[in-house]
Amino acid sequence: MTALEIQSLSKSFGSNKTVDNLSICVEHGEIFSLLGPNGAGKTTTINMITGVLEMDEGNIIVNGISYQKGSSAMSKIGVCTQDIQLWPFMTCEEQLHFMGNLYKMDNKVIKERSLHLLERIGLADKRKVWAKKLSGGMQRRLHLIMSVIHDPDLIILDEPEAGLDPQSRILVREFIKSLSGSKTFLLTTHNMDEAERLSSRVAIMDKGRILVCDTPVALREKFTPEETLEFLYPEPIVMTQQWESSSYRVHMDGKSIRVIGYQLTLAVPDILSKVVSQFGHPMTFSLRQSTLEDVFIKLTGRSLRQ
Ligand SMILES: Nc1ncnc2c1ncn2[C@@H]1O[C@H](COP(=O)(O)OP(=O)(O)OP(=O)(O)O)[C@@H](O)[C@H]1O
Repeated sequence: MTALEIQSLSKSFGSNKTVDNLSICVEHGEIFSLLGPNGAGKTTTINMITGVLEMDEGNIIVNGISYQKGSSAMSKIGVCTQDIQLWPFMTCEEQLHFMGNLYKMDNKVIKERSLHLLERIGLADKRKVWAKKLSGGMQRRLHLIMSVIHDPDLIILDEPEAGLDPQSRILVREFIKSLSGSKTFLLTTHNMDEAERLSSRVAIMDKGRILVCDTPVALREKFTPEETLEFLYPEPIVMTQQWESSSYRVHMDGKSIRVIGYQLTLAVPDILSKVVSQFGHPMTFSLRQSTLEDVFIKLTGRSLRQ
């Protein structure tokens, strides 16, 4: 069943077309990611789904109900924004209770659900603690569970892993994964690792448009089936002489050099000696399968971080 369908959605700010004829279809139980660099239009898309921004054109259908210009799908979904919105002098339990009241939930249900969510996100022992006394990662986790207190079917998370410490990142990933199948997730991210590990499908977005949409594996197989040999340097590097080969491509980005081609194992000694003679010894190097970052580079000629 389709949980969310977006048809030909567009939004401009002045002459800047921020979202340009965007269409996606998210099936029930999926973890669907919008992956793109800063400014691609991901947050603007989410803001139109949640009704924070009015669309210029298009149609949004949530669980079969259509929302066009002038209306919003807000009551059907849970939204976790990038900016944390907590009340500093309320405990974790009190914040959840307050949110539950806004959704007109029964007090007993709020209590049970709060305890359950606090446990799932690793905050059970902090339930009587004020938000201002929590670490940044804990505040982000609390902010996440507040967005799902009303048990929505569709959960929209804007950059859910941004600013998280490693422990919080693991807890958030496990939380999302544990709900997939029964709930539908729409995530935004510019982190290809997050998109790759979490998503059932990814739409790669740039300049307001969807470039491609498929499973991470299918995208890699279709666009970058080659291997990547990556060298990392402590300082940014600049290529001084042209370096070409018929069997691989070279892409430089700040402190890294990526050599992309088929069956690179045999060519490693030759490539390594070229790299060392031009740039000195790298800090590390690795030979790996391609990533969604490589797919983005192949499609746009730019890195996700640029
Ligand atoms: N209210 C607004 N008024 C004018 N321009 C805006 C507004 N909101 C967003 N923009 C512009 O639209 C573009 C896309 O912004 P958006 O926040 O949707 O990108 P994003 O993909 O979510 O990137 P990020 O990861 O940085 O949040 C940016 O150039 C931004 O400056």
